[in-house]
Amino acid sequence: MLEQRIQQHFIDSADLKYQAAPILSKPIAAAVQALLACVTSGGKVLACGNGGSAADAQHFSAEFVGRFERERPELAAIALTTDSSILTAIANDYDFSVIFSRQVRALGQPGDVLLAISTSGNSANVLAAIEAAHEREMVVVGLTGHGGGKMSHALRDTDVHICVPHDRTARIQEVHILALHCICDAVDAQLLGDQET
Ligand SMILES: O=C(CO)[C@@H](O)[C@H](O)[C@H](O)[C@H](O)COP(=O)(O)O
Ligand SMILES: [Zn+2]
Repeated sequence: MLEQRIQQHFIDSADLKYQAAPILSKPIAAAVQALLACVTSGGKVLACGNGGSAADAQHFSAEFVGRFERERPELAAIALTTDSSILTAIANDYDFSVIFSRQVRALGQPGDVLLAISTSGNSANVLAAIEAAHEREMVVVGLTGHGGGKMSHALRDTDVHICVPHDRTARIQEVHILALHCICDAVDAQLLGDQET
């Protein structure tokens, strides 16, 4: 019974990935182009999200600054989820809804990219970070699910929206991390050539 339940998770996750591949390949490719334009012109990525999406922001930043699967020069990325002094000071003195936006205003430059991750598309602090990124003339790559929520309306035509076609947070997160690995792989392939896997 328990094993059947576990196997159903694998089946549901695989089903969603098959279904999402033709839908998400285009926005994922657009995200790769936005990120390449950013890092090849001296820009940086600022990444944010809550809970599991905070972990995704950190996971992605680690693969940009460190490496993914191949040796390549360092790429600039900062997860806005990691400095407990900054996060507690801003949440304590202002509000939790501005923990990312103040960091974006402090660090963001025109041409940088904000990686904004929210499965619901409704997290106030992520939405505020998008507004701040637009003020700083940054491009936003948004990862959502649940139809995109409020983030659908916050993004501009020049931004990229990777919206997983599902309503279950865990499933959406499983596709988000796949999408982020696709981006890392494609960035490496564009920078180094695609002869290796
Ligand atoms: O990882 C999970 C659920 O799988 C949770 O930690 C989840 O990320 C948190 O509830 C977040 O606060 C949800 O925020 P969001 O994805 O709607 O922006
Ligand atoms: Zn989780």
